[in-house]
Amino acid sequence: MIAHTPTIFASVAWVALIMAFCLLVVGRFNQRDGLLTAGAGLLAHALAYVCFMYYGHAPMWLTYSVPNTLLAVALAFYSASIFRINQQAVPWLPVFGPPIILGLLMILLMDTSEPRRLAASGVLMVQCLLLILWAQNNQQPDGRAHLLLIGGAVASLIGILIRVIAIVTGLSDEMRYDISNLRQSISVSIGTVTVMMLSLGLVLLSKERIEGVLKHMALRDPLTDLPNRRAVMEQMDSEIERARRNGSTLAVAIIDIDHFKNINDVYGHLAGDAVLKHCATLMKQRLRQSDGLGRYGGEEFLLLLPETSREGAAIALDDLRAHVANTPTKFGDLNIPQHFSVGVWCGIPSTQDCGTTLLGKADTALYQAKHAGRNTLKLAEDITISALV
Ligand SMILES: Nc1nc2c(ncn2[C@@H]2O[C@H](COP(=O)(O)OP(=O)(O)OP(=O)(O)O)[C@@H](O)[C@H]2O)c(=O)[nH]1
Repeated sequence: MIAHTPTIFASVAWVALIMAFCLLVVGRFNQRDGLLTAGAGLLAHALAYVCFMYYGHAPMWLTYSVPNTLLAVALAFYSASIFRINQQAVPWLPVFGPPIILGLLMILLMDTSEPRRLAASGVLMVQCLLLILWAQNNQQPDGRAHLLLIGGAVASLIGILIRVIAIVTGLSDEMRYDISNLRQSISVSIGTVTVMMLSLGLVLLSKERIEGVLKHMALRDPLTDLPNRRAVMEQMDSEIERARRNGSTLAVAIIDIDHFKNINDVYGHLAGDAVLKHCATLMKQRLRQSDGLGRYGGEEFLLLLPETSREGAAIALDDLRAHVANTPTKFGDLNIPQHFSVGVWCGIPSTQDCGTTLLGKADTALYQAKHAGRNTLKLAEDITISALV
């Protein structure tokens, strides 16, 4: 279907203007959600299409040079939004360099025909390719919003490519902005697809980013950056299920820093926090990728060792205990010694076993370890295997 080209320009301008209005109302200065930047991009997009509408009825600089530069500005703002949403510094030169180059080329090539058109198309295509690259590199884990951004940029590329093909095949007059034909209708209508996909993509990318941050906050302990109690308990449930299904052994250990109250009382709470962080770091360094360590609460950590025998668990945990006991926490000029007791349950979970029952058994072993003098390890229904260092 062939549509009246200036009318398509007007409808794309309307869509972009409405979307710009929505994002500019919602986006806020100094809030790095990228919505204000996306709104600015849409506004530039809308203005570009308003200028295109008057092609043939107003000076060439106003209906060709300015709107193409505005399109480049719009793409630059969309790209900047991707970085702002991801809380990253915007690489200003590659983002805003192209619109400056395009503006200069439009001044230099004002009196030409094909070179001017090819120059504008070339710069816009490079920007679309950069946008695709940045969207791909800045996708959220498990997110899909970047696909909309890539889709929008690819649509834009197709629209520009149609124009380029027409120019290089000697049909550039068919692509004048005041002429209506099928090729023109398709090329210009693609503007709507671009505006919708890019703006929705940016809004949804921002949503995915915020969801990711909230999820991280809900499942992480802010002090040690370990999984928190909820996260490590969820991991324990799935490890129990996996071990039961595979008939493999699982070790569940509760680690409790000894006399931690004393550390707080003698050195202060900030020193206590430093000890907790230090212990978490030391343990993370020593564990395997497949092991699960989380902060269970206060000065207690929960450790999961999948596919580990009783002997293996005892050796690994005693190694961990000795490592922590032999590596005091540096706090200012102080070297604060710390050690922990650990209670472990290890075996193939039965159908009666669940997180609560296994934790109960590990906790009983921990109680025995504390009673045995601390800085030691107890296996549930077993004897102390390590003495004080
Ligand atoms: N600095 C700091 N202290 C904490 C934190 N969470 C819990 N605590 C403190 O940890 C201390 C735990 O003390 P207790 O439960 O008596 O245990 P303990 O002194 O380690 O004694 P044992 O476990 O028997 O060896 C309490 O004083 C809590 O206030 C934290 O995030 N930071």
